[in-house]
Amino acid sequence: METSLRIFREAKKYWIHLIAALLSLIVSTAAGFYTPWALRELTKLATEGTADFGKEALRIGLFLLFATALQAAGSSASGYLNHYAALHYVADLRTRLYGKLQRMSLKYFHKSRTGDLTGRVVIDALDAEVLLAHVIPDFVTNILTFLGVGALLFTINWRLSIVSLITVPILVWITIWQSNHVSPVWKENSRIRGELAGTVQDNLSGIKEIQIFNQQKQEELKVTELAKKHSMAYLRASFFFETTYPLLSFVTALGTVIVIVYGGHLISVGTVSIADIVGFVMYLSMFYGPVKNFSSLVEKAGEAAAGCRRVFEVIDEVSDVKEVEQARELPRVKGEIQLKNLSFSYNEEIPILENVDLTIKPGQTVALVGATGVGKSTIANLVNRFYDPQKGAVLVDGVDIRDVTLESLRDNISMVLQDTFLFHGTVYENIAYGWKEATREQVIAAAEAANAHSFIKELEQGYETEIGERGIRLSGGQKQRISIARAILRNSPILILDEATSALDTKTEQEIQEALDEVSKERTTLVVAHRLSTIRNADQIVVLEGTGIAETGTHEELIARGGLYARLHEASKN
Ligand SMILES: Nc1ncnc2c1ncn2[C@@H]1O[C@H](COP(=O)(O)OP(=O)(O)OP(=O)(O)O)[C@@H](O)[C@H]1O
Repeated sequence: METSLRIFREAKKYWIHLIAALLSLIVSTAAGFYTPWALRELTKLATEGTADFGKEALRIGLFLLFATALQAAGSSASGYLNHYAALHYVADLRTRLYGKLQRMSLKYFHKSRTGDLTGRVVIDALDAEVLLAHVIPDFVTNILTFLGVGALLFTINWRLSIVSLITVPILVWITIWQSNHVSPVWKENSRIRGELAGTVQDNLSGIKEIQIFNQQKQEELKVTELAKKHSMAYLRASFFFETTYPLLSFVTALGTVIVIVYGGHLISVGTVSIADIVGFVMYLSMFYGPVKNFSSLVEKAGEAAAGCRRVFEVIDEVSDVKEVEQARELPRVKGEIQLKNLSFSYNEEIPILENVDLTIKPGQTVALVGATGVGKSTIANLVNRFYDPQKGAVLVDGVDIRDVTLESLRDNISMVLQDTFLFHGTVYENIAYGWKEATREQVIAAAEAANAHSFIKELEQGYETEIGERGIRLSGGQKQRISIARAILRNSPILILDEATSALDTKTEQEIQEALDEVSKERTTLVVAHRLSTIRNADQIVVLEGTGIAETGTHEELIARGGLYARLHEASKN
């Protein structure tokens, strides 16, 4: 109920369609009430006799024709209008959900499964259509029928009406029992469906690893287990439906039996006419319909609401990296970066950085070095505000980055990651990804600076060559060069290179290093480095150890000091 109300509130843009659909539904349902009435009238004429039976029958027939046409027109109008509202709302919901996902912090994606999230956008969001275009209109029709036909039954014969109500409490009880049991089962069913989607998506992304390590059988077993689990959950939900629906039909039939027996008695004592009994029995099946349908509707509503709740769960999630209310725009910065008494951990147990202080002057190139897992990439991620520190702050040009909009902060930063992701599209589109308005000359110049132009030219269709979902047709080094070109083109005052040249051979690395050195001159550059050879010329080398900074200085200064850097440097020679 709560979910349906929320959907209804959120679908405000389509209220006109929904109200028009409701009116059409009322007309259509009311028009449907006429058929038993017509038969009752006809029986009355036949049993009581009339001077002009043919003429009367024609009048009833024409009326029935009109009512049936109205019923058909109303039903088709309401169906179309409800679907119009529902499908537009689903499109809005998917956009909102996707937009929300885009704003979530990396932490959220680390704890969620991509396949599960994809399932929520693609499959679960569609459940809003089921609720708006099917479940809610069906509820309305049933309530209208129950009340309208109930009133007609009382008009025909109040004694028979009271008798026919005997079975209603039993029907209601069965329905409530069923809905109480079925809702949690549908919830579980949706959860397992998400798990199945997540596993399949994960496996398809890692298909290469599965084949390398010959894990096909094990993975197939996992999927088989989940597929079975999903079928079982579905079966449990169906069980309630399959057992209760025939029971409901039986109790309904029981009501008709009682009316026929009691109605027969009333005819024999002359208190009711044959026409009334005919009309009454016909209306009675219409009257029990909504009570019987109620349980399957509750089931459908439960299933659809569970899907919608999974969508709302994400929409209502509060991102742990969020903008403050009055976030200001960060203009193009000079590029000073400060870490002020900064402490950070991914989880409470293991501190990664503690009370770190570091100042990077505009235009400087600063390299972060240290053992694997010490927190080099973490610093880069904190500057880009993928995470927020638990203590202290990151300042850019003296401004706490939590006080500015994420968009304006990231407009000032370009990042080249070790694990390059290229989007489905052409080489050109991938380079121009961060600056769509760039001219062709600018794109080519960036590619040249990244030492990518020469290999792009050799591709079958040059810059127009399509690259697969993950740039499958390019080598690691080629992908890396495209991502460097992309960052160069962005021309932002801060450049973060997170092991950007790691996928390249020594010769290409040298060539790109020269290009990067050139680009770095005009901007603040933060380099996360593994290979010490690439950062020799950095203005400042920051050596991390444990949860903090062990030493800082230029290459020469640190070698002269004979500390950790000097030892790492010595080790790298061997
Ligand atoms: N999303 C995460 N959740 C939990 N722990 C994480 C997460 N990302 C990194 N870590 C942990 O934080 C620590 C620092 O990781 P980080 O990637 O910053 O190290 P690094 O110095 O860049 O290492 P490398 O040189 O191997 O890339 C590591 O111990 C890592 O296991």
